[in-house]
Amino acid sequence: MGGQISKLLSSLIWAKKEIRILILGLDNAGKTTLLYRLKIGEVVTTIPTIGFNVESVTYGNLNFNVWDLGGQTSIRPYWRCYYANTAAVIFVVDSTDIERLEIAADELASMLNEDELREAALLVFANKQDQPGARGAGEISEALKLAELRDRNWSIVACSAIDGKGISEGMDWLVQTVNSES
Ligand SMILES: Nc1nc2c(ncn2[C@@H]2O[C@H](COP(=O)(O)OP(=O)(O)OP(=O)(O)O)[C@@H](O)[C@H]2O)c(=O)[nH]1
Ligand SMILES: [Mg+2]
Repeated sequence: MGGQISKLLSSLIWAKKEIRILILGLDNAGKTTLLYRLKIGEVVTTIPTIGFNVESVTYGNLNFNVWDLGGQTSIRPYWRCYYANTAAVIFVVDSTDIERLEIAADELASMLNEDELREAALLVFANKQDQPGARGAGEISEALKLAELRDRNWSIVACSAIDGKGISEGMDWLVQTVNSES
């Protein structure tokens, strides 16, 4: 009886456990579009994010607190204020923005250097695959030097936050990874 009650209590606590996810990436990558596709399953009209949006999102058996931070150059220094207790980072890349891939790579590298994100899993979304000229996941992975990452649980998935392709593949990986780490 006692055992059953404690089982019930722990499953209630488990159900309520919020897991912190950050969506990061350069401005115009599609972070806010992704957040609201996850939240309401629809494409919303966005304006550049000054500050952040935060939503609770249930995916699989997990309740995520998903933080979408503004990606403009002047706002990026504030990303670090949100790193504590982050289970995973979703790094969104505009796969058509070839000129800025190097900047995206530098921002990703300096973010992953931060001690507070040492344990965080990394999901890269190679976004905007619906656009002609979008580079594939292989090329984006190479530009971001993902193969060189050490001691990091990471994955890259090609997607479109507009038509939804690839999103569930990436999120399924995230849920599985966060479940296995907790
Ligand atoms: N074609 C296409 N456009 C996209 C996709 N995802 C986002 N966009 C568009 O890209 C533009 C920027 O999207 P946002 O979601 O506002 O970008 P963001 O990363 O939040 O930008 P900041 O808030 O400035 O950091 C908008 O016009 C979106 O409609 C996609 O998968 N395909
Ligand atoms: Mg935004």
